[in-house]
Amino acid sequence: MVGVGDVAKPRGEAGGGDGDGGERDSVRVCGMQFAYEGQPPLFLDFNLSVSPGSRCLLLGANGSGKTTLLKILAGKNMVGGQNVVRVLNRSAFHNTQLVCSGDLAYLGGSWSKTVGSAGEIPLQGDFSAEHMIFGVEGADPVRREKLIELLDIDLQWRMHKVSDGQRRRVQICMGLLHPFQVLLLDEVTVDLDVVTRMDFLDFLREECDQRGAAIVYATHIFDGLETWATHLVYIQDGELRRAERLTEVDDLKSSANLHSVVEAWLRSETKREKKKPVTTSSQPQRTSLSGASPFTSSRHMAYYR
Ligand SMILES: Nc1ncnc2c1ncn2[C@@H]1O[C@H](COP(=O)(O)OP(=O)(O)OP(=O)(O)O)[C@@H](O)[C@H]1O
Repeated sequence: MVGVGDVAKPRGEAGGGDGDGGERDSVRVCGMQFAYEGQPPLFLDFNLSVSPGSRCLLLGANGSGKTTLLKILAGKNMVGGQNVVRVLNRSAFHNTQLVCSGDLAYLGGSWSKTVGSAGEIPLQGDFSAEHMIFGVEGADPVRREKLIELLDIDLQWRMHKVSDGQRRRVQICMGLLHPFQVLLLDEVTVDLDVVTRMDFLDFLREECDQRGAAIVYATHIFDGLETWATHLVYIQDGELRRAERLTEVDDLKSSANLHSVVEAWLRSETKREKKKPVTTSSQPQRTSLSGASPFTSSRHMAYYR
């Protein structure tokens, strides 16, 4: 484990931060705690910093907290006070200008919008790709053309009649129209064909190298990422296990690729889980009715049979 566990207050440096000058970090999380309602904390004293120019892979098993972390960084949840989750030295939640200006961009798993009590609903409707893309105000026409060409978008596509991958390309194009300073990507390349994915990753690399933008990218697909990413952050059950430069990951030096390294990490997690004793008693325990599964047979359930 690097960057965590050996100091009183663990801190993940995923961007070559110098330990001071946190105001220069693109992303800075200090002592973050977060729990979903009615559940034990997913994050407890979580720390992370990402510096400008970094392309940081966010890795971990299903349910380890990647999406939750990205949504918190995107300012979708209020977590702690103004100083706990900082993006570009501003509070991710409180500073709405971050998103409105396009400095902070988030591209999530599904293209949806939040509608009052209905929660997240998928975007529907008969709109053309042109209507969607040109509807984004203030975009630089040169950048827009570049993205349309890069993502091979046909402006005549009707959004309710295109494939998942085509819809995703329009979503990505719209999300990147403004030159972001911090981009949060939650597995948005799954639907892209190989050529589009590689061109998209090249475009992102340029954005970091030329403008000093920072990217945090959660994914389970590692093809081509060994040479693309600069840093790696690995979380397990909401706990930061690794935050290091890719070139400093020892396991990568002796392994064929990132895929097999991450596979080994995930398998060792599973093994540890299996070793946990299930019960301290030698006798099988009876489940109390109050903690029973709703599918456990009971007299009340008889009414539904
Ligand atoms: N809206 C929610 N309400 C309650 N619990 C949630 C909610 N969303 C996620 N969780 C729980 O929080 C934990 C972390 O979920 P999260 O979606 O952040 O994981 P993840 O690492 O992104 O997983 P995956 O790789 O499958 O996308 C999981 O145990 C999940 O069940």
